[in-house]
Amino acid sequence: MNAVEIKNLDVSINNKEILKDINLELAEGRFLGIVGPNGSGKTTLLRVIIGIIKPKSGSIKIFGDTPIIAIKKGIFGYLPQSQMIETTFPARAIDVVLMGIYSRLGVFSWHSKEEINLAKEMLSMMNMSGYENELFGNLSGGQQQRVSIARALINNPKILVLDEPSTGIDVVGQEDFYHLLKGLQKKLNLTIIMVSHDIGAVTSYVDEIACLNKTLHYHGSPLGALNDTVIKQLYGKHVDIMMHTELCDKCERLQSGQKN
Ligand SMILES: Nc1ncnc2c1ncn2[C@@H]1O[C@H](COP(=O)(O)OP(=O)(O)OP(=O)(O)O)[C@@H](O)[C@H]1O
Repeated sequence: MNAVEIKNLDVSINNKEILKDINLELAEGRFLGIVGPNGSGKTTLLRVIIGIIKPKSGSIKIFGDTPIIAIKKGIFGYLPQSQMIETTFPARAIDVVLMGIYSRLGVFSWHSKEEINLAKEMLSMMNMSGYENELFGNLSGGQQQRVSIARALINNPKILVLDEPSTGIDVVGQEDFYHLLKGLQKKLNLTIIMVSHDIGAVTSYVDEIACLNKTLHYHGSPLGALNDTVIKQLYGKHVDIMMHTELCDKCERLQSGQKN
């Protein structure tokens, strides 16, 4: 069964057409990158997928269910574009991860030893062991991002939805971050949907890419997204894309099940 199935989707906000005739299928366990210029509807598409925005017409199925039912089943882990945690708030990294449980239950409660251990496990999976008691606001942007993903993963979602997760992370940090995501995808059989501006970098890490500018101009193998026609349709002119010419070696090894 497909993780995501979108058919003839149209979305309007305040009578303005934002997305038009989107058709997209994504199998379970795949890593999809969504790219496109500013204002092209990337965040809107993510919000439709996770059931925050209702489409004007068309259908969207998440493992065969509507997004609303998928939310109730805890299918999604979501990391929005802007950090939703006030960095001056005196919360430790582990408190932020445990907030994932609060948001599921909708109530505050004391945490059991099992939940605290689970939060530690999530931090360890994000290579953040040893930072449990650090104040969130004192962590670097990249470390905060990892803690936020640990929070998104604590309810064991089947689809991880990330909106521009690498913003503010330097190039080396971004590479490590993408490898970490790739590792999670394989280890947890996680379906990942990630919006990014960086078509060049994303091309090296994702299994599929969707090029969006109100309509879907391309969906398929990442390398095919870099042809001149697609780029021109997306950005309205020729753009030189900085890219790896091949898929990242380390990712290919991961893909074929080999160890680093
Ligand atoms: N709540 C809203 N009210 C009015 N217009 C909106 C709203 N949300 C989005 N839009 C409009 O929809 C269009 C697409 O916005 P969206 O945030 O989905 O684009 P994006 O591709 O994610 O942009 P960016 O790359 O800049 O984050 C924009 O023109 C935006 O102004």
